[in-house]
Amino acid sequence: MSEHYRAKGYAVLDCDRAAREVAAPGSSCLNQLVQAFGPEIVDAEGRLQRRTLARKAFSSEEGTARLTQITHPAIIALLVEQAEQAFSTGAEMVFADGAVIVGHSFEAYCQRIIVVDAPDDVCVARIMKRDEIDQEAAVQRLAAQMSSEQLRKAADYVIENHADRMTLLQQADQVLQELRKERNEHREKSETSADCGTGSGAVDCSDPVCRP
Ligand SMILES: CC(C)(COP(=O)(O)OP(=O)(O)OC[C@H]1O[C@@H](n2cnc3c(N)ncnc32)[C@H](O)[C@@H]1O)[C@@H](O)C(=O)NCCC(=O)NCCS
Ligand SMILES: Nc1ncnc2c1ncn2[C@@H]1O[C@H](COP(=O)(O)OP(=O)(O)OP(=O)(O)O)[C@@H](O)[C@H]1O
Repeated sequence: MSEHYRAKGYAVLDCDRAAREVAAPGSSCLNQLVQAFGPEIVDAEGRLQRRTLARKAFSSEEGTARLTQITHPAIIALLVEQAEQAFSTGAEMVFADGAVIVGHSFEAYCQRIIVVDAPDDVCVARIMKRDEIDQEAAVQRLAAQMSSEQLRKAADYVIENHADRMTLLQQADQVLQELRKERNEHREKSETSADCGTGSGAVDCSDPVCRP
C-alpha cells in the first residue's frame, strides 16, 4: 500500500527506516541503548544487533518501555523533519507507514489513522512466507503487536486486507479519495471561517482535520 501511494506521487515516510537511521553506529540513541541493554547489543564494528536487542527489550514490559523511551523521541524528530521537508516542497498530505504508532507519542502527530487489517491466520501465513519462519515464530511475532481490536478502535479508516492485492489497492484508492475530499472541504471551510486561517494544521483549529 505504501508503494502504491508512493507510485502515485505521495510522500510516504517509513517509520522502520527512521528507527534504523537513528540507531546508526556512533549515534546518541545507540549509545543510550547500549547503556540500557548492555554492550552485547552491538557488534565489533559498533553496529546494532537487532535480534539481540529485540530479545532483551521485548522480554519484559519495562524493557519494551525503555526501548520506546530511548528511540521514539529521535524517531519522531526525524519523521517530523522529513514531513516538514515534504510539506515545504508542496506535498498536501504526508503518510507515515509504521507498526508502532497507535498508543505511542507519534500518534498525536497524525491527523488520520489508517489501519490495514487481516484475520490472524492470514497474517500468520503471510509472515511465515515473508520472513521464512515457522508457524510458532510467526504467531509469536503477531502476538507482540497491538491487537486488531485496539488498532481498529484507533482507526479513522480500516482497510480489510484478507483478499488479493487488487482488493487492497482498491480500498487504498478509496481512502485516498476520502482524504482528498476531507482536505478540500476543510480548505473551503477555512477560507470562510475564523476558526482556522491556514488549513494546514493550526494548533487552535477546532476542525479535526487540523488536529495537531
Ligand atoms: C528492537 C528492534 C531493533 C528489533 O528489530 P527487528 O528487526 O528484530 O524487529 P522489528 O523492528 O520488525 O519489530 C518486531 C515487532 O516488534 C514490535 N515492536 C518494535 N518496536 C516496538 C516498540 N517500541 N514497542 C512495542 N513493540 C515494538 C512490533 O510489533 C514489531 O512488528 C526494533 O524493533 C526497534 O528498533 N524498535 C524500537 C523502535 C520502534 O518503535 N520501531 C518501530 C517503528 S515503526
Ligand atoms: N493482499 C495481499 N495479498 C497477498 N500478500 C499480501 C497482501 N497484503 C500483504 N501481503 C504480504 O504479506 C506480508 C506482510 O505485509 P507487509 O510487510 O506489508 O506488512 P506490515 O504490516 O508492514 O508488516 P510489519 O507490521 O511486520 O511491519 C508481505 O510479504 C506482503 O507482500
